[in-house]
Amino acid sequence: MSLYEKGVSYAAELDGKDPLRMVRNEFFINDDVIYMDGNSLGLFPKAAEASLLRVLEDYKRMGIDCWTKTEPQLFLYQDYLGAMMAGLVGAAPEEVTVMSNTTLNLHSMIATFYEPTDQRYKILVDDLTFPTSRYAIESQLRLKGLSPEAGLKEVKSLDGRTLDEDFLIEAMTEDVAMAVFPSVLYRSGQLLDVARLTKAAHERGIIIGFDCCHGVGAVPHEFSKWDVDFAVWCTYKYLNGGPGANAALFLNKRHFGRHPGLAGWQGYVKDKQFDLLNTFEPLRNAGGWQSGTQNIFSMAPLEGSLEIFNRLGMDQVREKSLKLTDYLMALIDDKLTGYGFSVGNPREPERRGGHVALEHDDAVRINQALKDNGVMPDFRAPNVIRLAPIALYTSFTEVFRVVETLVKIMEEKLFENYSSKRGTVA
Ligand SMILES: Cc1ncc(COP(=O)(O)O)c(C=O)c1O
Ligand SMILES: Nc1ccccc1C(=O)C[C@H](N)C(=O)O
Repeated sequence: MSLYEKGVSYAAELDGKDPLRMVRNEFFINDDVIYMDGNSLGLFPKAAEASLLRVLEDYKRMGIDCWTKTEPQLFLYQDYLGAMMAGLVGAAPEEVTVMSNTTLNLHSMIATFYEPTDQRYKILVDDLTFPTSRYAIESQLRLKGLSPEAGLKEVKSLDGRTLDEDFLIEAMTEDVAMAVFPSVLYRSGQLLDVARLTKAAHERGIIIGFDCCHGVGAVPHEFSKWDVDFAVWCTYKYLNGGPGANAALFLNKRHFGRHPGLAGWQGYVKDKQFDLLNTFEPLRNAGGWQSGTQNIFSMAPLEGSLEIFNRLGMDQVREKSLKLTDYLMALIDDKLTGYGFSVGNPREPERRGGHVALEHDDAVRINQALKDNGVMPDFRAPNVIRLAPIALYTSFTEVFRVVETLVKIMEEKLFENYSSKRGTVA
């Protein structure tokens, strides 16, 4: 009997054996929708609502005293939350801070580390990275008087899906000052060998940083062990901080003595900050890279959300995530290839992140049909439906139902009722 033929009862058996099955109850879940888009915007934990409301209540009661008389103090909240997140990314508590958004944090890192000389002035990127990195890098090059043509070095993917670490390393030539790569690619879900890339970059005198938006909360990272110079990531995807939740920054402690490239008064040594001197004295930790007053209500949900991650540990989360995506890929192989679908992400556990990249020539229309048939995926051009079963709240039964829905859409040709033009937010 094929896996698909084993049906929903087999999926229910897998759910029965799942040690994380009860964690789903800790989330706000609409039972009419199978949510497969937690890699774009995660669902909200009840504990995240509670921490947000607690902070709001504190402010309502205390006014300005909320900065210093709450527990934890809101004045230091960004670094408190950074420390809470450190275990998820294998960093020391003082190496992580929560601030602004991923794109701005990348700007801050480039402004800190990019010191072009006549010999070394290129920034190395790949052509599959989420394009905001590219926009940030190009604008930073311009600020230094370089055109993107002169300052950007791009490694092209050979298959349009994945990157070959050998080619990325080959491109680390003597004119490269800095390299920025993703840990997990947003479209194909490929997980890069961050440790290997970092070692190769350092052997060649190159500063290297990673955009880990699609990795953190799905895959364990070991920033200290791998010795990456910096990393940035958002907290609204797998970390479930809510829409627009503040992003995070990892800065290797080797660099604490450096001058922050985008300095501001919130990065000041805390007990002297209110001396309000004209000379800047940054904190010697990631918090030194803070700029202005942080968006407290946009980070408060993270406190509750991170409690869940810290209770479970990333290894357990990753183990379940791999089982969910294994099951999904096996069902696709079993039942969907005959309808023209294929799996676009790498298969090996050490080379894939938290989502499955389901490819089809009619992906836009099938994606629309899924949304109207109780499944929430997303579409990424040209032909990818991203399906992200989330370890904390997706069941194996839901994964089975997604494949069953795809079968129905193809059998009944339901996708033919839709236009092949994608929506504004795909
Ligand atoms: C890999 C990656 N980097 C950066 C971003 C953008 O982050 P932000 O909007 O926080 O700047 C996203 C998604 O929005 C992303 O997937
Ligand atoms: N911030 C958003 C706001 C609106 C819609 C999507 C996003 C995403 O984050 C997309 C995500 N970065 C992606 O991997 O495609």
